[in-house]
Amino acid sequence: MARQRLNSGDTPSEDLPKPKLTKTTLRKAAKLLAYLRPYRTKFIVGMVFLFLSSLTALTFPALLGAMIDAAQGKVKYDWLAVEIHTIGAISFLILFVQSVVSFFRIRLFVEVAEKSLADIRRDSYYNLITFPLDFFANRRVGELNSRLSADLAQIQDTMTTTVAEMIRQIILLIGGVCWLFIVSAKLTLLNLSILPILVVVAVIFGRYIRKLSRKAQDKLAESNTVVQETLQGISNVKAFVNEAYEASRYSRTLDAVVKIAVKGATYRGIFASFIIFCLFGAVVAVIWYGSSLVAAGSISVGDLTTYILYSIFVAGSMGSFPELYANIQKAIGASERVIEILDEQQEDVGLLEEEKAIKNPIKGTIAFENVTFSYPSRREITVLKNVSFKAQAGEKIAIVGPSGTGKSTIAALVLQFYKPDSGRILFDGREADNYPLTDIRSQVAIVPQDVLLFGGTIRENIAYGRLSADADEIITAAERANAHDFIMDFPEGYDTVVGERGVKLSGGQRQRIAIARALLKDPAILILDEATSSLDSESERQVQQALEELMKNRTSIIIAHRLSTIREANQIVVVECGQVVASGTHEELMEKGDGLYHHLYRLQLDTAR
Ligand SMILES: Nc1ncnc2c1ncn2[C@@H]1O[C@H](COP(=O)(O)OP(=O)(O)OP(=O)(O)O)[C@@H](O)[C@H]1O
Repeated sequence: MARQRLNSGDTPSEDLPKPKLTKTTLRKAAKLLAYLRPYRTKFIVGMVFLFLSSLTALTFPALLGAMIDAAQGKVKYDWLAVEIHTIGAISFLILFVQSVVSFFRIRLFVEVAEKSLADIRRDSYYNLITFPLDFFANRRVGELNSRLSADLAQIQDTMTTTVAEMIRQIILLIGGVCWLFIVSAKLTLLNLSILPILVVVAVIFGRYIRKLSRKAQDKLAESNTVVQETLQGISNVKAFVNEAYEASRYSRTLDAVVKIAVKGATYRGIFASFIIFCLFGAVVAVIWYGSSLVAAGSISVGDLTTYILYSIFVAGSMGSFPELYANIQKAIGASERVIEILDEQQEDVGLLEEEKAIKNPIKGTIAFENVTFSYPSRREITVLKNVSFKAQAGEKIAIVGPSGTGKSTIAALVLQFYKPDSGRILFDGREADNYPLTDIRSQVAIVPQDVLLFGGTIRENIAYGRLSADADEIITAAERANAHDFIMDFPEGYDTVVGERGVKLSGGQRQRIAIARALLKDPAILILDEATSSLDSESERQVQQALEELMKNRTSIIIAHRLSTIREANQIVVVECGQVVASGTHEELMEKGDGLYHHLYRLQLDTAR
């Protein structure tokens, strides 16, 4: 029985896997129940209401039967008046109580489920953003996001509706069967005797039909592949004049689809007519046998009515179980996957603003000592081999080398996105591990190659560098970053919305926003990952000026692509295939004559000409 969903979630995807319910899967899913704890009082009250509403529902067949008996002057229950109107009024009163109770049941359950779900969502999100970068390297972000939302929607659906519905149906089933026995044991036994046959047939047929429809789907997918292949390689098909061959190949797969589908339809038809026969057969048999019992005076007309109504309850709840059970199975599979995310190892970063306060100020000396590193997702490739260099506080150090040699990896290691496999990274002579992660990241800023602006205002984007910055500080930072003038050229100034739904900024403008952001952060160590795409000369000049301003009074690590910008660097480290092959000032490196730096420098001069 498909019930209306009562929650805010997206439609859970139909094809979520349904794992077998075992002790382990159940135990894992039960972990999520801990999220109900803060709302347990409401949950328990909701449960009580659920019981009340189910129990009150169970009284109706009995009352209606009593009313019909009363019409014939018969007393059904000693405690109930014979008066029809009294019974009718009582029925309405109970109906009213049931409506009120149902309202509270739904209201409370949805509230509890939505609130605990929001907690699970929040925790999953908090966990996700505090996972080490490596976690994301192995997963596609879109997939992670959609999986999480489908899984959570399924859990939400189950928590708000399915569980309550299951409990309600179980009460109706047990209560209904008990009443059936009380009303007429003979009739009940007659009814129940066909149940095993029904269940066995349903299980066997159900399995077989499901298998057939899966097969039909596979075949259909096969035929789609034919279409796709042919269309992709249409020029080949034509060149070899193989249209007829492809047409018959497609036609053959289609025939197979039709054959299986028709076979499935035959079994489904047989199954449906069998069930219809059994259902109506049961109704006919009950009324037939019941009427003869009435004629013989063993039961009253009221009893027969009561009996029929309870049978409807019982049949209804039995019919609803398969879908409810499948939903619970899916939810348990979904909770397993959510638990995986909740249990995954996080980085040691606080989620409270106060935790960002710097406890160990860094002056800016940074050193790599024999750092060797491979990405956790690609252990077989050693990206950095024995890399060593040192920059004193306030110095400018440039890292140069061909593409793919590990320059950005050095930046990632400075930011502690990954840990070296061997060797040490030192800040002010102290090993990085001795600092809290937040302390290092709060004092290192990066101006990346591709500046990502968030969909918000320019003001918010600059303030991302230091959330507590006030309006004046933001403007000062923008002025120093040569960004103020172009920002003021927009009609809405700092409140201009950027990103997908706002104005699109040019590469140079985005970089200047990133520089303003870094200026606000005021880090001890700055990493500049120079953009590879060149800007026009005016834009270039503006960005360069802004960068000079940004580099003042701090250690700067410049990952340089244009060697002309780093001639003034205190030290240039030349990296090739993950190894430091030379280092020194521009003049020192040029003096060597035949080194990689010399070669790269000449190459750039030649292209510039
Ligand atoms: N997240 C990652 N997981 C696995 N391998 C990676 C990852 N990021 C980079 N690599 C690999 O590490 C090597 C060094 O990459 P890196 O980005 O550090 O080079 P680069 O010198 O900065 O290159 P470019 O100048 O083109 O930006 C490359 O072979 C790259 O394929």
